[in-house]
Amino acid sequence: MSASIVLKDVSKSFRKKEVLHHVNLSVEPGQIYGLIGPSGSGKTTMVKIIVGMDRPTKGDVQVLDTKVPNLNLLQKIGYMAQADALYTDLTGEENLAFFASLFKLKKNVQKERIAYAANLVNLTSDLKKKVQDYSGGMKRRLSLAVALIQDPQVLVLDEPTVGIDPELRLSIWAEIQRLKLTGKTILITTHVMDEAEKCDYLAMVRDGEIITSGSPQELKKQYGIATLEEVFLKAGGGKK
Ligand SMILES: Nc1ncnc2c1ncn2[C@@H]1O[C@H](COP(=O)(O)OP(=O)(O)OP(=O)(O)O)[C@@H](O)[C@H]1O
Repeated sequence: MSASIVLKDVSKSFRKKEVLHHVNLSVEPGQIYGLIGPSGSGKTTMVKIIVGMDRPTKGDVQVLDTKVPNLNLLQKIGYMAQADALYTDLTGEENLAFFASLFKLKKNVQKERIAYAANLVNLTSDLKKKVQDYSGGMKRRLSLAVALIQDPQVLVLDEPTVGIDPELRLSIWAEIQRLKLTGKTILITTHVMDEAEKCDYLAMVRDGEIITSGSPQELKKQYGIATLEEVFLKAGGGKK
């Protein structure tokens, strides 16, 4: 089977400044692929290029064998951005129904998906509240539910667990792992090393480049050290 997400020699400049340099990556179906790296290293820029919100200056991007951007791909990619894109004067349920309607889901399917997504992020009992009365963590959880609403084949999650308490974080990870087993492809960015451990494959990003990649076990073995944090420091070679 061919890879779900492929970046070939992707570079990106904002004005004259290049922030991504010749990035190559390939994410297989059924894989949890983690992008890990410090703030400002280029993770969000990569993610936006993958979901078609931004264009590379150079290089090629394909998702599900289709060149990005492509309107049909929107149905197949669930994207959770870092900033919540929610309607705050609507309730949680109305937000979910709105996004479900964009995907033209049948009414009964829509209801099922809203119930599933709300339950997954533990918002069932808050669905009737307006989003303006949600806490920061509740908004993040609703954004994750929105990303899942159309049952997409590919999930792209930009720091999905920031502001989410440890218990719910674990249950969200359990669901990510379950989704993987159903063949979904999941690309996730994180700063959190214990989340990185749960990925099948990791790309460590620094200054717009992938400085090393492999499974968490491979990386630790390759660098002869016990923690991913140390791998990251060693792979970065002291670069700032
Ligand atoms: N629209 C933009 N215009 C100009 N520069 C930008 C723009 N978006 C991102 N950048 C720059 O590109 C670089 C990479 O930023 P990016 O947001 O991709 O990093 P990140 O790894 O996702 O960081 P964080 O973990 O803080 O979200 C940074 O130097 C940032 O200032």
